[in-house]
Amino acid sequence: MTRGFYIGRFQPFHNGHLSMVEQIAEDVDELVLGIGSADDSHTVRNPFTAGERIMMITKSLVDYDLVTYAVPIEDLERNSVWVSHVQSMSPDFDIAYSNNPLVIQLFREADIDIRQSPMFNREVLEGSEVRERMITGGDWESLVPEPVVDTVNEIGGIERIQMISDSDSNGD
Ligand SMILES: Nc1ncnc2c1ncn2[C@@H]1O[C@H](COP(=O)(O)OP(=O)(O)OP(=O)(O)O)[C@@H](O)[C@H]1O
Ligand SMILES: NC(=O)c1ccc[n+]([C@@H]2O[C@H](COP(=O)(O)O)[C@@H](O)[C@H]2O)c1
Repeated sequence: MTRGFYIGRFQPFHNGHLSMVEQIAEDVDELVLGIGSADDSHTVRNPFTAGERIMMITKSLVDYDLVTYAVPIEDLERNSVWVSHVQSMSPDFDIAYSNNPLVIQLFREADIDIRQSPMFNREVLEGSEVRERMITGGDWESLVPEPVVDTVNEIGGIERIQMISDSDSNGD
């Protein structure tokens, strides 16, 4: 039995993340999704709470033949102990997955098997692009799994991100 660990902020969980999970699923029987920056929410870069991101991910993966666990991981001031912090919060895992250079470096230094994936349609499948479309009224729905649309609508996510963006630009 092989268990993987995939860390991301998932603000929101989009189709690029889903493609990465589909690719990881070829290697592992179980997958832990680490909800990074779990303590951050209600900002333009991190609009959604850890709980809201768990809803998006759990509902998006419900039909997949893969055991998944979503685990919130708060940020730390010290990068040097971050991998130990991750291990203290997560079920044990054999392989970590990320395309983030700092994350890759920290796992490598801890002698953990860390793997990257190709970037899927990165011109549009990027969290910042999805959030920008949410703010400007563009088509963000086509970039995310259907359950993410449902979750964002359920929590009033578009009103929230537009309000945060407005108050940022007014210097509030
Ligand atoms: N389109 C994609 N294809 C493959 N991997 C992706 C894609 N988008 C993000 N990832 C990877 O998923 C992990 C989590 O990404 P993250 O939650 O930061 O999303 P992001 O799209 O890079 O968002 P943001 O623009 O908010 O930084 C990172 O390792 C990132 O490189
Ligand atoms: N010192 C730390 O707290 C530390 C170090 C490396 C990565 N992280 C987190 O890991 C996550 C990585 O995800 P992304 O690839 O989506 O950026 C982010 O939430 C990031 O803040 C935290």
